[in-house]
Amino acid sequence: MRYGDKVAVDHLSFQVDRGTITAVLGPNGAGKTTTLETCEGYRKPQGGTVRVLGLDPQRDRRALLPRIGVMLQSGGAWSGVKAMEMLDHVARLHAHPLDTGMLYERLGLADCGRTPYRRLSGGQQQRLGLAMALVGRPELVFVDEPTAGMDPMARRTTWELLEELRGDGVTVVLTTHHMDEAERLSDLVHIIDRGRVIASGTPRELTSSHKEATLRMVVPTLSGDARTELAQILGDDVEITALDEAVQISGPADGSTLAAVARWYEHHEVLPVSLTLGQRTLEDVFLELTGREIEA
Ligand SMILES: Nc1ncnc2c1ncn2[C@@H]1O[C@H](COP(=O)(O)OP(=O)(O)OP(=O)(O)O)[C@@H](O)[C@H]1O
Repeated sequence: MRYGDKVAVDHLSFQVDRGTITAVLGPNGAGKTTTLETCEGYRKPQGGTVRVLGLDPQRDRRALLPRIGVMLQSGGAWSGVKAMEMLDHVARLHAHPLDTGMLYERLGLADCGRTPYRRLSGGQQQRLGLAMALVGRPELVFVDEPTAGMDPMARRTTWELLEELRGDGVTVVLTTHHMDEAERLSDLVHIIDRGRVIASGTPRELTSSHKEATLRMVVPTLSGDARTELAQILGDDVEITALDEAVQISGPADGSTLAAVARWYEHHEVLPVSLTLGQRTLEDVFLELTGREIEA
């Protein structure tokens, strides 16, 4: 997919299994929305092949539309329409819609049904967009940045709803640049950058495929001796960063490193302010693959 000279989606290829949640994860401008819009039939690809539920989104649009749900990144409703009118309208376009009252309750929209769309908060507009995508009982739902602008409670409700859909056999394809969302929700993650898939796998595969766990600890002070000894324990990949009134140390660690660090604490009479041992996050994976941070 190109926009003029700009290549937005470049030999990007992936497949989605039914009844799963797939996250297309990438930074701003990576090509996520363009990819989804191509699958939804809103954009005609200049090359390559797209099949959705076995259908061509361009040629078989009439057959495909009743079977998919689409939540756009923004908009999708008239500015003056009341939230409830909009959802009722979309429900009437479908043969067997869900109960709109139930969707309102679930998505916390019951109090703003009479509010014009343009006066809804960003998070409320998102929730209405999600309700519009789901009301037709789709087999497959595309959700573009589903929780952007939502407060933490609405985010959790949305996640639960998407998980329930998967439980009912619905296929979910979502885009996000939130690592926690991709890690928490998806069966499979495709990390995309500059229009290409740069890594694919389950969140666990992606975060555990390379190195061992990372140890992060914060100590109040670090003398020269203690620093040298610690660098020997943690090896070349150790990172030592001065914080305001403390020092943060992080590096790869396995069981024996952890034991050596504990002995180091005892020997230097250091009491850590914090000590965590964890797998890499998807953020770390993206940084390793591209040298850039994903939120940038
Ligand atoms: N209508 C358009 N005309 C020209 N360029 C566009 C258009 N839509 C997108 N682009 C460009 O194509 C690239 C991919 O954009 P796209 O919206 O697909 O990315 P994205 O990963 O969804 O980003 P975001 O997370 O910001 O939504 C970007 O460089 C963007 O500037």
